[in-house]
Amino acid sequence: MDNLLAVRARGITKCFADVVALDGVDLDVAQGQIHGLVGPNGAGKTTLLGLLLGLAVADEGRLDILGTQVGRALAAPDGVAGFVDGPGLYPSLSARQNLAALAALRGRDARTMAIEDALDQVGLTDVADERVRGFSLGMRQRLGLAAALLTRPRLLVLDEPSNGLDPAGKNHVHGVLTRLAAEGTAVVLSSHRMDDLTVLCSDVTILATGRVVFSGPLGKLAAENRDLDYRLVTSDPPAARELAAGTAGIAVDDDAASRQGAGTLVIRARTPALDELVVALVHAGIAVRELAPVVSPLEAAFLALTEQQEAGR
Ligand SMILES: Nc1ncnc2c1ncn2[C@@H]1O[C@H](COP(=O)(O)OP(=O)(O)OP(=O)(O)O)[C@@H](O)[C@H]1O
Repeated sequence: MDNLLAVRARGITKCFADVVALDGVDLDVAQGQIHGLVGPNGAGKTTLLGLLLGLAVADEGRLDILGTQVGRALAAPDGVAGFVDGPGLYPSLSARQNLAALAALRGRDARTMAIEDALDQVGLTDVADERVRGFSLGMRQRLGLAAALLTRPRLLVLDEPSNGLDPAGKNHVHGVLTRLAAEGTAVVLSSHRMDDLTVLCSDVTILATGRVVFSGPLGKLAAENRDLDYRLVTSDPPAARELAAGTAGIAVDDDAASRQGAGTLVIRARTPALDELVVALVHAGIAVRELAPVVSPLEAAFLALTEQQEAGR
């Protein structure tokens, strides 16, 4: 239902001189959803995020944010927070002072509790009194997220939030986004990291040359996807190879297997044939120790769909 949508975009087009950055883009993001935006360099991700943040307006199409149609004026819609191209921060101020200054700029008192909580959520409490000038990219990203948290957004828009994050920083950011979504905030983020998107997002939109080539639940992407390559490790590789080669709908790729190391098979299959093989292996007394896609379903679909789009340009 549309009234539950944090973002509803229809036919959005945005050009920069003769470059068509977005070409008839539709996008639905439900409240409480973490929605990933992926696409090759120059696909239009940042341009789309900029429109959601009110940093630019579309040339054509209709954009509704949190139930309100976006007009022609450049302004961040109410309830929306986030950043593209890195957060705007004051380098000569500390992290804590940055948050206090941003809160004051927005006409809010620097509520100490909220600032301390935001710093804690992104894991910057220990460096809160250090100047931002000395912060790494990952620390700046986390401080930008803390600044967004202060506004209690109902739609959070982030461009490449995983950039520069170490594993601990990534855990903090993932934790914050997951909590926000559980509380009903919609999150739209772009990333080139398929593993992050697979863990974080329920839905993804794949853009290629300004057009949507897929939009929907991640599970649908996997199901819609054609054959996938899987790594298969068993207790008896020669017997498993023979069984796999004899199963309808399964192709054994010995060249790819030789790159995976001794004892590993690489097979290409769809889910039903794979299920059949696993049952047959177990019946034959062969233990399945590992069975996983060589690349994630998201990455496989990304490559296939964006290559198709680029080829058809
Ligand atoms: N301000 C601008 N002026 C001119 N061209 C622009 C501008 N902003 C974006 N473009 C162009 O629009 C297209 C889409 O760019 P955009 O930055 O949205 O892509 P992206 O998917 O975010 O790419 P990346 O993954 O490299 O960040 C590109 O061809 C880009 O060169």
